[in-house]
Amino acid sequence: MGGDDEHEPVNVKEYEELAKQALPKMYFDYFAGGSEDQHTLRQNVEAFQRITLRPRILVDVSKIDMSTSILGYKTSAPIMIAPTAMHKLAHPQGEVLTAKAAAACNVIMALSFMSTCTIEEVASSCNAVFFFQLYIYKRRDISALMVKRAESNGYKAILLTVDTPKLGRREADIKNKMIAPQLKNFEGLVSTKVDDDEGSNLEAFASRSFDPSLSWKDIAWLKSITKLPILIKGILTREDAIKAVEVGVEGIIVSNHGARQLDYVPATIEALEEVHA
Ligand SMILES: Cc1cc2nc3c(=O)[nH]c(=O)nc-3n(C[C@H](O)[C@H](O)[C@H](O)COP(=O)(O)O)c2cc1C
Ligand SMILES: CCCCC(=O)C(=O)O
Repeated sequence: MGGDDEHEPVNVKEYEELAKQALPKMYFDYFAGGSEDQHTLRQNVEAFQRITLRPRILVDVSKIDMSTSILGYKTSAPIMIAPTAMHKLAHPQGEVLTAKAAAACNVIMALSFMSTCTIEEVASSCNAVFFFQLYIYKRRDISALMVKRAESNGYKAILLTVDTPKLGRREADIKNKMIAPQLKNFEGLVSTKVDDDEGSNLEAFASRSFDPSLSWKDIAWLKSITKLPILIKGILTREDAIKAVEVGVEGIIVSNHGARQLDYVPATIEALEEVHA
């Protein structure tokens, strides 16, 4: 922004505009985009616009306390930083900087399995409470090793993401030939770099590595390798919420993955109404 327009951003939309100016198109599109027709991406916003507030008046609001706890860990507000991949594509300090922001605001941060800073770097960067998001690779030993590393570095829970048997078809990434950088967590274990001239390299990496056979029976396997509480991330129906209770996990995260996976699923806030009913 220049000239008379120069001001600090005051809302998320304005930050997004600045990010668009600052980032290479390939990375901005990766962060901002949804899958296929981006129908659900629009719905995620529009569904909130249908919900209005019913304010009650003449209530003493001189002291406001929004704090609560998640799995027994205190948070200043019922807000958690969702796991998002590859923060160094947006800022050189990557997830370590996000972690410091979480600590400053006293909220919990979930670190993505696909982070650009390592599990250890993030854990030692500050005193925030961390959860660890898990993807299951065909090479189960690698996923199991990441769980161990999270556990021994003081992460408090595992978020198992279940909506990504394959990566959503993200048309911007296909056009931009989105590159998957080498991720430090996996150095010496698996190459996250794909040298392919066709389409999204990230999608090619995911289809080579992610295990599409993951199913309910594997929850028992995950439980057998960790003592940490498990949250299943990516539930969109009442039926699956009930199943999650039946297999005995500590919690669920109702989510459509920011509309980046299956398109034409309900907005997350609508799915929440179904699951909670
Ligand atoms: C750029 C980006 C990267 C993401 N990477 C991951 C990831 O690595 N693992 C994951 O489980 N979810 C990932 N997500 C999904 C988010 O965790 C979250 O589900 C999404 O932003 C929508 O928020 P909601 O689930 O609260 O509706 C990513 C989302 C975005 C926008
Ligand atoms: C293969 C990277 C997956 C990261 C992710 O979950 C996302 O971009 O939504």
